Amino acid sequence: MDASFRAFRVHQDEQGFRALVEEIGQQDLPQGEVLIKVQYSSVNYKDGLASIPEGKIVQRYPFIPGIDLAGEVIEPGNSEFRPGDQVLCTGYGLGVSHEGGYAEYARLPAEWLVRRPDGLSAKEAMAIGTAGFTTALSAELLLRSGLTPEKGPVLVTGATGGVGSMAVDILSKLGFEVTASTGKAPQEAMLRDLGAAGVISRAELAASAAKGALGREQWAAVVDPVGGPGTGELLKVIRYGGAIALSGMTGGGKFDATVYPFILRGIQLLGIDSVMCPMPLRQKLWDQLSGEWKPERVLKRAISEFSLEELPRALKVVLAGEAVGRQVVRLG
Ligand SMILES: CCC(=O)SCCNC(=O)CCNC(=O)[C@H](O)C(C)(C)COP(=O)(O)OP(=O)(O)OC[C@H]1O[C@@H](n2cnc3c(N)ncnc32)[C@H](O)[C@@H]1OP(=O)(O)O
Ligand SMILES: NC(=O)c1ccc[n+]([C@@H]2O[C@H](COP(=O)([O-])OP(=O)(O)OC[C@H]3O[C@@H](n4cnc5c(N)ncnc54)[C@H](O)[C@@H]3O)[C@@H](O)[C@H]2O)c1
Repeated sequence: MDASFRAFRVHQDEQGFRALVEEIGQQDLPQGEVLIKVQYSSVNYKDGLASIPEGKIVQRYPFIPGIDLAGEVIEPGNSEFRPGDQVLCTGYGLGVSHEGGYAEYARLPAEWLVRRPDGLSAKEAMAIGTAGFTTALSAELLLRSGLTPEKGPVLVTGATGGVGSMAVDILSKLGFEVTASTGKAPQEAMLRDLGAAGVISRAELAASAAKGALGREQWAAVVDPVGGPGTGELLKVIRYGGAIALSGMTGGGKFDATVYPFILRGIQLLGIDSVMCPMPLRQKLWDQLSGEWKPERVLKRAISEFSLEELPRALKVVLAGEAVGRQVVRLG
């Protein structure tokens, strides 16, 4: 291992808050069994929050954000891994309470590591990252809830974002008729390329909100990484027995709801948490993402690559809600 290496770190001290690329050493990495040479990381909305003082993500400073990483095992400690094994990690404490993926090396608990499937390169794994994994978890829980293509159309909110773009790709690939909701009109053609059968503007969706406690039954299911007041409106227009997979908060943290869609239409509100998803399901979903569910169209058309030095620009874009597709960070 190199004596010193590059990392993007955030500081909060008497000089105030700052985020910068700097040279650090092994002593700056936390305890953990497995030393990894990081090849790629990615940019998620949560990483954007970690890069600003009011984000409420980082629990101590100085700190290396980055909730995703893919790399090679250098020192496996007493774990079952071997030097040279290709691994990835998303969630757990990574980039929140444990130094994350925005550095050339990371040291992690062995039980957080997923073996990177052969069908995914390190770059593809990070292009999928927490966002794509969250989409896969949303799809898995919707399928378990009884959703089939025959039940009707599926709405994806925040469709140009990381979770949303993967949802358009994967669900259309699985045979669903997908309608993509977006605030970015110029991206309509891109969304159709990813597999959307229809595109509805964010404004049109908001304007069509039901006046009372229930509206016309429209969607068999919704993949909702936006959250906020719109989620409360969508509950009113889910078809009988349908479900909404709620994963995000870009549109806000609060919504109003009544009991009626639940007790009169038997709908389900599925909470999606990628962070603490149990390892057996995690490995199964990653294996699916490398095969049958691989989001080939997003991987071909909607990936931007950044160096560590360019990372602050990518974090600003994701925080401004302007990101399209997925942003990967190249290390090493
Ligand atoms: C990749 C996954 C994602 O992108 S998920 C998006 C993650 N976003 C956030 O965590 C948003 C940042 N956090 C916040 O704005 C606030 O902490 C929220 C969640 C609104 C809670 O605020 P507030 O009610 O003021 O309470 P608090 O911050 O003191 O926390 C209360 C208890 O909740 C816990 N908590 C906090 N954040 C998380 C989280 N992300 N996951 C799980 N638990 C969380 C806190 O630890 C605290 O619990 P405790 O009292 O320490 O036991
Ligand atoms: N629950 C989980 O485990 C989990 C995992 C990953 C992401 N998330 C959450 O999902 C959300 C999306 O994450 P991402 O990485 O895909 O982010 P992203 O920035 O790539 O995508 C967000 C999308 O939402 C859109 N958007 C922004 N503000 C909006 C608003 N007010 N109304 C409607 N749409 C709006 C953006 O245009 C963008 O298309 C975030 O809130 C993130 O915290 C949760």
